[in-house]
Amino acid sequence: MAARKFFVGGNWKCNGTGEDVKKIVTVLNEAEVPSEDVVEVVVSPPFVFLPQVKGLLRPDFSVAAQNCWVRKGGAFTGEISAEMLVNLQVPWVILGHSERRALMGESSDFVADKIAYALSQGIKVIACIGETLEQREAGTTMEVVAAQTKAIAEKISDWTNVVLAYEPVWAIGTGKVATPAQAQEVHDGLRKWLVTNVSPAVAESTRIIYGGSVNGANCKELAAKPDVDGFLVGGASLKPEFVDIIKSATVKSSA
Ligand SMILES: O=C(CO)COP(=O)(O)O
Repeated sequence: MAARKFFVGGNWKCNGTGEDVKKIVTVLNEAEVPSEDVVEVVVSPPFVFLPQVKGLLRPDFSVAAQNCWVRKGGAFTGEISAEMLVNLQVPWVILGHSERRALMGESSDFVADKIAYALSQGIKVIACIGETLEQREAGTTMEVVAAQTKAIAEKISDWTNVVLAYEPVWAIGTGKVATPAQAQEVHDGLRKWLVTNVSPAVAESTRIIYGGSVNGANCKELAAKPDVDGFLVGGASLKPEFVDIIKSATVKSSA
């Protein structure tokens, strides 16, 4: 079975100006990174900068939106539809980010509906899941991420265009990164869940990436874990160290 290609996503969240965007893209465009055969790089600027970034960015990197509407566009003020992303040739979308789950009240069912709709339109999805600190301390981490994954599995039949991003809420933007062992434990649990509840082939081929305070200093140790197939990076994706995170893919290719 084909090895899972390392995946590095940069989630810029609600940050930046047109000037910042130019600076970040310049750094990325000038960086020497492993080839497309070794690592897939996707950056996710705010919607308003998507055309600009897409136009400026090197051709071996691609772009993702940070959200999209749950079904066909129409009278939904303030929303962006999957059809619009298709129209602008935006190949990826991040869905189910914990900030949207927590702040916008997006339930696992709603997230799963969005994922199913985006996939139906031909958009690839970075699907985010993860437990809160309370849930981890209560020992329910696997139950929580399994339930979030189950909601998705009930609504999709083809996982080819899905990357699963495990992002423990307590690690996001806190500087408190999961240890490589903690990440590996959950990724391994998720892969086993996929074996049992979806199929061994999907479990083997689906990339499970880690997000939460990943930076240039901690990425290599995390990348060395067998079930960590890449990263979804927040704060550090706005800085030059994002290039070091992309380069951590070589930990896998030289393994
Ligand atoms: O939420 C994240 C990526 O989607 C992670 O954010 P930080 O890397 O800033 O912790």
